Amino acid sequence: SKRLGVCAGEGSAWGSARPLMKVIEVSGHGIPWLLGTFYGLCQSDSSATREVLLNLLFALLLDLVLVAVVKGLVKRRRPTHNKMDMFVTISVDKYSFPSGHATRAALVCRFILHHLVLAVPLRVLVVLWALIVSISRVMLGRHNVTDVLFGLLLGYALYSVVEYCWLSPLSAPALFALWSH
Ligand SMILES: CC(C)=CCC/C(C)=C/CC/C(C)=C/COP(=O)(O)O
Repeated sequence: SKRLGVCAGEGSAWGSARPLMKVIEVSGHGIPWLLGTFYGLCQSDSSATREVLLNLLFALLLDLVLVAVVKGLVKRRRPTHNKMDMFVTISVDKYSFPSGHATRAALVCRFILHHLVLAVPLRVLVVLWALIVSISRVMLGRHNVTDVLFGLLLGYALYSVVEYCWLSPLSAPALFALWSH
């Protein structure tokens, strides 16, 4: 993992690519996804869109909690070559197992592919984005390879849980009443 951390610092082998890697990092961060989903929810005027966005919000929150619990239990420190200059973190983010970005990337990727009708090139782009976000975690020196692989597995599995617990106006009428206008 240390050898793959080619963007871990400005002086690293691919240090000039570090700013780009950090943009990719923000694209997989929890805050833009949570705020974007919440904004979409407030703006949506169709009940079908609201149902999908409410479930995405639920999935993102579940993911944050699950990753925080696992990080807190495993307590694996981030690689020593990581510079702790990440965009907004919470206390457990000093730990690295599993990668929250990889978990979210896999979860969101499955969610989008399942619930959005997209042309094939866009579907490919979504998968590529999830892979690039995951690979960039190791390149930035934020994670070991195993943190990212487990994160991807966890996010993939978490999507199945979200599908199983799918919130609908029938199963959670009070929640949907909050958002109907
Ligand atoms: C509602 C609430 C508590 C939002 C917090 C959003 C937040 C600060 C998420 C942390 C995202 C983050 C930095 C994850 C760490 O990702 P790794 O891939 O480095 O594990």
